[in-house]
Amino acid sequence: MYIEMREINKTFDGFHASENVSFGVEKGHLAALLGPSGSGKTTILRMIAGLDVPDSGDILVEGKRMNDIPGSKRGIGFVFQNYALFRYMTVADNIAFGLEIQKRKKTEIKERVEELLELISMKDLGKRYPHQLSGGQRQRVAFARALAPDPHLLLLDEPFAAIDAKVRRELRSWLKEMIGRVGVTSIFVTHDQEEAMEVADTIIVTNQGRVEQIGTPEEICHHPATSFVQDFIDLPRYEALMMK
Ligand SMILES: Nc1ncnc2c1ncn2[C@@H]1O[C@H](COP(=O)(O)OP(=O)(O)OP(=O)(O)O)[C@@H](O)[C@H]1O
Repeated sequence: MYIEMREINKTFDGFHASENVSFGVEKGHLAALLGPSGSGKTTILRMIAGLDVPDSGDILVEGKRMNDIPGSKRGIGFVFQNYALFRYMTVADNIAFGLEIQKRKKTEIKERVEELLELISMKDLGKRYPHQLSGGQRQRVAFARALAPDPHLLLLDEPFAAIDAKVRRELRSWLKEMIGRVGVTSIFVTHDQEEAMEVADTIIVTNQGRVEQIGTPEEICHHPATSFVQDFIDLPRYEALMMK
């Protein structure tokens, strides 16, 4: 496993937001944290990112304990729904942001930005500002910005939530392809089972702070481990999706 959560507990004023959460994600895989609102998905992501600290349990990356390592030193990239682009910066400057912080050489930054603009098929749009882009383009820039410093792990919190249905579908398959191409281990949060089924290699189903089941989309749909998963997953919807 590339990243492992072992027996993680987290409470907020006595409320269990994570209860004995354990799961692992293999290197290069794309995992989805899927569950209803309030089931603890974002809390898990925030602990991996170092934005919240677990009360107990271990966060391991390649076997090394990460709990006490500051978030900024964990080599993690983020694409958060509400983590908007910097409005007064061009697309190219947004992508360069993480590299500037790392004080990389100007020529190196320029090359990396061009490479990423190419990767997200926005080669000629580097000089535009965020308000001159579509929602889908903005999320592609957010993705490039997160990838710029070569993170070991990419975390995405409801990355498609603010985007309309048609573009969301396109962006999903685009994201899956990109992540496969770059090979970065990724975890994304969603409450939309179709999104999880379509994109993820592994799905971690959460409910009331606990992990209900971990498995491939196929396993989750055809062999639900608990009555919660059985009720939560809409099997006909999954089957229709697989027929497409
Ligand atoms: N900083 C906090 N202080 C108090 N309670 C919190 C805090 N952060 C999260 N919680 C609570 O922990 C529970 C899990 O929240 P979390 O955001 O992880 O759920 P989620 O599954 O991501 O939900 P959503 O899909 O609505 O974003 C919720 O009941 C929430 O109110």
